[in-house]
Amino acid sequence: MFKDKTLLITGGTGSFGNTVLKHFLSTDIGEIRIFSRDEKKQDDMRHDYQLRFPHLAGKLKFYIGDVRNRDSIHAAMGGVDFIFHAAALKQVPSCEFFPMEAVRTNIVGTDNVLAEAIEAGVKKVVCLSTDKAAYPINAMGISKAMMEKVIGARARTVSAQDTTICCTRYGNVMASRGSVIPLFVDQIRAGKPITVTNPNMTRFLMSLDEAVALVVFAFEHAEPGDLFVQKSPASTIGDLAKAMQQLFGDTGVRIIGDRHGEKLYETLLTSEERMHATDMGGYFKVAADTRDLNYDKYFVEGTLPEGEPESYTSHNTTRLDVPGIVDKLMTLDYIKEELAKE
Ligand SMILES: O=c1ccn([C@@H]2O[C@H](COP(=O)(O)OP(=O)(O)O[C@H]3O[C@H](CO)[C@@H](O)[C@H](O)[C@H]3O)[C@@H](O)[C@H]2O)c(=O)[nH]1
Repeated sequence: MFKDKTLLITGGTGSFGNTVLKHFLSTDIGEIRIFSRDEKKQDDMRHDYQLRFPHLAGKLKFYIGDVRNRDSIHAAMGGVDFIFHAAALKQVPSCEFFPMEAVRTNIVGTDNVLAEAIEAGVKKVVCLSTDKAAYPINAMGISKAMMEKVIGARARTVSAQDTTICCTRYGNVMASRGSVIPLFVDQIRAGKPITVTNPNMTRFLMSLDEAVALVVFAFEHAEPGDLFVQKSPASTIGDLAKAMQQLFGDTGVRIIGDRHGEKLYETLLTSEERMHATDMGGYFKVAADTRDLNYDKYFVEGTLPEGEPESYTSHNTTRLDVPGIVDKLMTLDYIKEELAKE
């Protein structure tokens, strides 16, 4: 499917972008474009790939730009077949303090990417969202929920023959940059107690490889406006902390309490979405609502839902215990590399 094609990854220097490269660079794909703001990260990545994969590095192209700026997206768009749109402000606390920055990058930025993609005739765009967009309570989640609405609205305006636009929703991606697992490793290495917000809090646990598998699944199955979710296990943060200490050493625990804007548990599918979701084995798909704005038709022909299914949350999904979390952690390259340093 990707033979000789050009794939653009926005926010491509992050953990997701690097994992996509691991999966795609050695395939028959034509070109992978990394679009991001930080020239230092791009430069590091360029050198890293030239060193490790000199025969493949020519397939990799770097574009400096910002999704807030349409001109910079336009400059990277020529000849692009597919886009994985991962650029985002994703830290809950920083978005809480600077909500307008989340609006500019996550909402306006996504609309810019989609407008440019449609104009350039890009065939498929897969956008990355988060569980925090379902029943959102924090600025990051609210901006991502609005981003999902922008995706739905844009998908509606363009025919599938021209550009198919869809969305994926993630749980926590284990050991991604800035997340709690690398923080725990650093704290243990420094001989300090690990800081646990609330041991009863639960989070979905996805590996980076699973995150890429979700995007590829969406890519393969998408109809315009679809939302895809991967079924994932979850754990409490208390058990995650215990599993990390089993692997890296026990330096004690300090309970610090919830941070700004945090939820006790996350929701990957709301009850309302689950009502319309298709179970696709390892994934759920929520198809776009294709009704138009003719509400007369809606009221005359509408059907009332029967009952209300439970939301799909990190409290009611499969719960991993400490040995289960250790097993899952041990599948991660990051953990293997860090343990090798011990
Ligand atoms: O010192 C700390 C920091 C965090 N946590 C807890 O660890 C869990 C995970 O925290 P973190 O890795 O910071 O992730 P989240 O705040 O849940 O958000 C992440 O996961 C989202 C998906 O749910 C992504 O969209 C975000 O980009 C990403 O930051 C949460 O329950 C935190 O309360 C601690 O116990 N101690």
